[in-house]
Amino acid sequence: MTPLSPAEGPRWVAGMMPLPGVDPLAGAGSLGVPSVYWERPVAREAVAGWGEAGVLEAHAPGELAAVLGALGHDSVRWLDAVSPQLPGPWFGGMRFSPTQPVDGEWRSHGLARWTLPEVLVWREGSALAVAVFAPEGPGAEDVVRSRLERVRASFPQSYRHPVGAPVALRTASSRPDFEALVDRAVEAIGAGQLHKVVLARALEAEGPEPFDVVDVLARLREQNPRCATFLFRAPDGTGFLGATPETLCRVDGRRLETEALAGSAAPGGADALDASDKDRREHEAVVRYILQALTPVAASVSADAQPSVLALKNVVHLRTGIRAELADGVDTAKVVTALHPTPAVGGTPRERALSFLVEHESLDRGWYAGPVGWVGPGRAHLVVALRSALVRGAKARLFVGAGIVAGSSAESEWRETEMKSLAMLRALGGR
Ligand SMILES: C=C(O[C@@H]1C=C(C(=O)O)C=C[C@H]1O)C(=O)O
Repeated sequence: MTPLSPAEGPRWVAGMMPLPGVDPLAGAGSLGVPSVYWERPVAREAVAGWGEAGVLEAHAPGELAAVLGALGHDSVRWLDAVSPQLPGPWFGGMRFSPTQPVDGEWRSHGLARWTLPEVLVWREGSALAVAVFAPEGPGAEDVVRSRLERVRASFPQSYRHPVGAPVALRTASSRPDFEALVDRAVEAIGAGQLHKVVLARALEAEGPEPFDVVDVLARLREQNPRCATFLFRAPDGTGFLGATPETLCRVDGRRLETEALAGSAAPGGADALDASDKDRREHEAVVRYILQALTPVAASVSADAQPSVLALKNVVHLRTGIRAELADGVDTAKVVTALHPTPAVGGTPRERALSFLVEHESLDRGWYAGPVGWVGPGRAHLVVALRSALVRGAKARLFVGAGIVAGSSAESEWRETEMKSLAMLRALGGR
């Protein structure tokens, strides 16, 4: 881990200015594929970052909390008044499990990887703003000023729409393996070893030519306005991207928002979902866990009295909003340590469910279902990286999962994961 502490003083210099335009993704036209991207259309938040002025990585599980904590320090000297709407400025994420062996495909994303982009463009009111970051040192201010001017002079006005007809994707995933895994979990639950476990599978997809990551992002945000669309590219160009409906934590000073999202049905199945005993149990396990996990870190916690139905394009979920006032001295790192992994992606009892996954899932989840998003001084928004894929060239590995409780059937859990994969397959251009 690169040290980053308030005692060292600012490590980067930054400037910002307004930018004509409406869409940060349009910057791909002049600056290339962004290294990070984040958009929540319903909240009118959109931000794209290019280059890496700083990188913070964890190389051992014991460093994870310290890395997250360091991102909250004020390490930037601003030449201009900093916008309160600035997202980040650190963007990245971490693995679902820091201790499981890393599959080759995931190596370049690391255990946890956070970047401070060189150029950050975000939506500010009805226009855009740009910030440039440079390491502190002789000439740094000039570098910041001249780069700001260059970005402003070349930033495209136009909104980029994905082009091209849908293509045939070749896909592969083993249904018998997944169904056998579900049966094994139902057995373990029946034997009293577990209450709930969330099982995931990978789906390999291959296109006729390399995926255009900017097009994929444009489709994801268009199809999923209620979700957070994200991209985190590793130095070798491998992109982890998706559009997730689930927030792990949004922190603003001492205010925390989180949610329980568990229990799923096909679109149109909202009433049945609301009345389904199995889904209610699955959902309540998550609510109970979050309320308990927050007790040591919060001065007060409140939750919606009843779950509501969150309708997405290809799937509907039960959702309970949860809010808390954080206790003194509690930062984003402590919140993440308390919450992740929630039983929406792990299970209950937590340790037994996680051991079940290590023993039986036969999958490196990598950053799938891990916390990803942005962190800055006193503020953060981390989502649970669901409905996502690791994309490299013409190949994509998609990840989808489903919660198993007593009464789950292998066939319907398979169908649920198929539904959950649709958004990403369409975004990849599949027909
Ligand atoms: C595990 C996933 O989704 C999670 C599992 C859900 C469920 O089992 O009902 C619902 C929402 C998510 O918390 C996924 O999308 O891969």
